[in-house]
Amino acid sequence: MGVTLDIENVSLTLDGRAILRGVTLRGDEARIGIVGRNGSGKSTLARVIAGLQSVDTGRVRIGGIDVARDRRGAIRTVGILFQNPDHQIIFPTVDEEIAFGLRQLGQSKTEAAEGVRAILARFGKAHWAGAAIHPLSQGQKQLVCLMSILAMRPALIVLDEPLSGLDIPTRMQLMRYLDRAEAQLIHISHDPELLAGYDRALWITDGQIAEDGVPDRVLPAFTAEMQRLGGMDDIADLAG
Ligand SMILES: Nc1ncnc2c1ncn2[C@@H]1O[C@H](COP(=O)(O)OP(=O)(O)OP(=O)(O)O)[C@@H](O)[C@H]1O
Repeated sequence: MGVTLDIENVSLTLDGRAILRGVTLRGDEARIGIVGRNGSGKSTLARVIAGLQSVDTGRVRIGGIDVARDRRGAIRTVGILFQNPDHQIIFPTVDEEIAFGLRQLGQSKTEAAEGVRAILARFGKAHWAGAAIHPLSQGQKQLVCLMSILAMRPALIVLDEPLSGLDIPTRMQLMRYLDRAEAQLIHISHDPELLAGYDRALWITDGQIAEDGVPDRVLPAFTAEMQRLGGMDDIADLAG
């Protein structure tokens, strides 16, 4: 039984622009995929679910927690993985980076060090203990971010296109780690194929959930519409 998403009629305006418009989302499916055009509001919704962005109106409860207000509760419940690991990483070494989240959960230095050791061992990266992050490749840095989140054992992980800049084998490997994760996943991707086996798919348009249902229905409809738009000469409607 997963955490229940309870997002009700959420709206958000930034710089005078409506970014989210009456978004309602309830459910506890293990795997939810999100698609939508550039600028449609997917990352903003991801940040709202992780409690990193407060909203103007509406209510957001994840596993019963008001994630924008209860930061300690939020980091226990929701992990988020961004597209660019450089936006996530704040420490110079792998073990400091992974330990940080565990310390934020209230673990002692010793407990956090044990957690770091355990997650590195699980991923066959024991030799990364003490290693500098700077020289790692994008895919390796993304793996550090993923390990940092998995070590915290959140019930829900929000993936904001974390695989888009990675080569195919790295992407497949990270996808396998994620597929095996016990955590519930909400996965934003521009690649509908990655979301095909999911339990539920959402299509976001202009800050609203335009389609919500089984991936077999939502994803082909999305792909057909993207191909129709891509076939047009006019790029005047390019997001933004
Ligand atoms: N802090 C902000 N201030 C003003 N506008 C913002 C802010 N953050 C996002 N926006 C705007 O909100 C809209 C939605 O952005 P968001 O990043 O959520 O879209 P997205 O669907 O994730 O796009 P992409 O697929 O390109 O990542 C965009 O028009 C963006 O310019």
